[in-house]
Amino acid sequence: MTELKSQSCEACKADAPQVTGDELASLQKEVPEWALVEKGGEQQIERTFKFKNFAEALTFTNKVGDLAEAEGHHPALLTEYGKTTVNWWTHKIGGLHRNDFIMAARTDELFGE
Ligand SMILES: C[C@H](O)[C@H](O)[C@H]1CNC2=NC(N)=NC(=O)C2=N1
Repeated sequence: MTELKSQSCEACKADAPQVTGDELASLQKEVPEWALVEKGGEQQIERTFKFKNFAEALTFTNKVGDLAEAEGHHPALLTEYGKTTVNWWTHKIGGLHRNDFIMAARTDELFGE
């Protein structure tokens, strides 16, 4: 099994199943820093990255934005002084898809992990 961070998003259809059960647990283990949250009734994964100041947080935010544009899969991004919070989920299916875990792993790599 190749590592999540070396994978790219697959095309996701509106009728694609959400990740649940054993698959969800297994994917979560590959991105242990990410919390499983629910917003607006939809499951997401969330991580807050810490920085020295706002400028560094904004630079990271833009790197994640570039990654999202390259993959055609987009997060919610909250940029504040000294931190950026990233939420991944798949709007089309109203929950979590394997793509979101790939993007979380790719986000960790941008942070230098
Ligand atoms: C048309 C466009 O490719 C789609 O709307 C993409 C855009 N980015 C996306 N990002 C996320 N997170 N979920 C989606 O379902 C999604 N769909």
